[in-house]
Amino acid sequence: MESTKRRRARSPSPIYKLDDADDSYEPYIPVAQRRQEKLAKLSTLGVNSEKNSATKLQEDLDDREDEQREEETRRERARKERTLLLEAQEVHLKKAAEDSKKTADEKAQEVDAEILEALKSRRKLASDMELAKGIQYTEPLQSSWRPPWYIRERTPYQHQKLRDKYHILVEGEDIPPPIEHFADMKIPEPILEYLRSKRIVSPTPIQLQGIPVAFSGRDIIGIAFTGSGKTLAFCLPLIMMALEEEMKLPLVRGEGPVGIILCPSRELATQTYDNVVTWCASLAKDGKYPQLNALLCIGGISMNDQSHVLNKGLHIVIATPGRLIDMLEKKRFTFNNCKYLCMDEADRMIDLGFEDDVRNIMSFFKNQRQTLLFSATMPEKIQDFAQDSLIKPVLVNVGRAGAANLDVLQVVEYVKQEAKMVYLLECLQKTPPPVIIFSENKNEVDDIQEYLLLKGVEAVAIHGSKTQEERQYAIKSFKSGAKDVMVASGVASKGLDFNEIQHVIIFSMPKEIEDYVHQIGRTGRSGKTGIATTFVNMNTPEQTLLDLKYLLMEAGQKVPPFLSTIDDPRAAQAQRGSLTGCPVCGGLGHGISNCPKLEDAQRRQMASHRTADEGGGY
Ligand SMILES: Nc1ncnc2c1ncn2[C@@H]1O[C@H](COP(=O)(O)OP(=O)(O)OP(=O)(O)O)[C@@H](O)[C@H]1O
Repeated sequence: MESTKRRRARSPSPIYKLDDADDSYEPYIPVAQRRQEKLAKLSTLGVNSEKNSATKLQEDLDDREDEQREEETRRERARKERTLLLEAQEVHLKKAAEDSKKTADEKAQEVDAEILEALKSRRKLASDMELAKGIQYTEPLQSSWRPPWYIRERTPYQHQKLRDKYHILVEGEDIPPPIEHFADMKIPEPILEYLRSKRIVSPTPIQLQGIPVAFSGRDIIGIAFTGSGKTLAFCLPLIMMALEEEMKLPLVRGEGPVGIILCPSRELATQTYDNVVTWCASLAKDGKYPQLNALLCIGGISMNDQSHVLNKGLHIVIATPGRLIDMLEKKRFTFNNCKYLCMDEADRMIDLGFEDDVRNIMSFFKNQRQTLLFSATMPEKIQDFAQDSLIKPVLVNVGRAGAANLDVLQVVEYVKQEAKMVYLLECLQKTPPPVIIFSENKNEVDDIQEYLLLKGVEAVAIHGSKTQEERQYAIKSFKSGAKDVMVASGVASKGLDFNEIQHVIIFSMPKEIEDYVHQIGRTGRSGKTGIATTFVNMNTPEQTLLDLKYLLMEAGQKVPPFLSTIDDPRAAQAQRGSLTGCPVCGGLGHGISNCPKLEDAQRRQMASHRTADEGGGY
């Protein structure tokens, strides 16, 4: 009798094919099929359906043997499946164990890196025309300026030693040397004389490295504390460039500007314009150098008042984006010969919805330009974006971008919402005037001013809903000392340089820590010290409080107990000393995944999409 095994091996199977490489393979034939085959065989041999008992017994044994084999095969398969399942479970458990070994920080860092990667898809900061035509400049703009020979002869080590002395960090190729004295920068004597008269005798760290970089024609990202003299660092190179042009071939009506300075607010543009006009006037004072003409181009003022400037060759324009675009579109002047573009508070300019305006402005340039970006706060995301958009840029960084000015004594106090107004009066006694009070809310700014006026305090108020005249009046009377206190919204927080502010009171803590850094930076300027008192309470978001806590720690300031005791997911990272600022806002108390600024930006973006979808927007 043939064994079942051999019978099976010979049986042709319609389903399985023997694999040549595996002789031991036995195709499986179901019992029912085999029984059918056996019956068919018997019938061909003439055996009728009435089988004899011996044959039947043998068949039963065969069937039982088959069933047993089938059962074994089933068990084997189940065993294999179980093994695979166990293996999968093991892999899963191993991964979970590895994950659990990762600290919360490491997991958060992974999430942050993913979000940052997604954000990197931003378009370059170049004009649409340049992007469309694929124009890509590869070499910096040529400049005729050279450092004096005795500085050029110094070794890279000597340059670095000087940078280290002033805590200047630099990045980039062929970085021009730092220069410790204004006189060695080849600045015309009348300007130096004027600076000396204002007690500006030696350059601050950002000037010491930033001016040589800018004089060399290089694109620059300049980051330094509030009140550290960035304005001079980016205005002087433009004045020198304009002077060179004018001395080569004087500009006539309809020609120019040589360069522009863009500012995020009208007040800041006005202040920068005033500085430029003063420096240009000092240059031309004794007739040795020509007069350079500057134009203030901001909303809310009549440009006709400056028609005398437009009727001459125009050297320098200081502008806010909206009015500048308007003037360019009306062809009141062109950028045909413009080769210098500076953005003050650049991170804010790129960040706060000005990005498209900036691109638009860039599209008016006809030739290569030198681009300069300056700010006290410049989160990593903006730095990366800017680095990609400039030509061989040099990054000059004095202190961590977004760090508070160390000359400001920061006091943070817990004040209940309803007690703020009364406590404000008490707070005003801390120092003599002038004092600035910041609030995030325009109505609150008005309320505070009204309250102070009732209490006999000479206060002015400034916010975005005031008319241009009201804004100018507030700034002028506060600057001149006629008013002791200025109550302001964010408008006045960036870049404005008032004389020796004694005390900044932050009545409502801004959500974004960068705004706080700019606000407290209105005091403690140009080497003087000042106080900043900030009111916080249960309405202040926890992330903001954590940002504040780390900013205080970084600046070596006292951290009040209510800040120390907040639940802090970044405590371990901070203890290891590996805490880095959020790439979006620079805050040290949170990562990108819970960044309030990113949340706000996304909310704004969604709102604008909604408006566009609904056919609105204008
Ligand atoms: N080298 C210097 N020595 C002394 N004072 C200086 C020097 N350079 C500038 N200053 C003065 O320091 C003050 C602050 O300068 P500036 O407004 O340029 O600061 P900033 O860095 O732009 O600040 P912010 O980030 O707040 O805009 C000004 O009053 C300016 O005249």
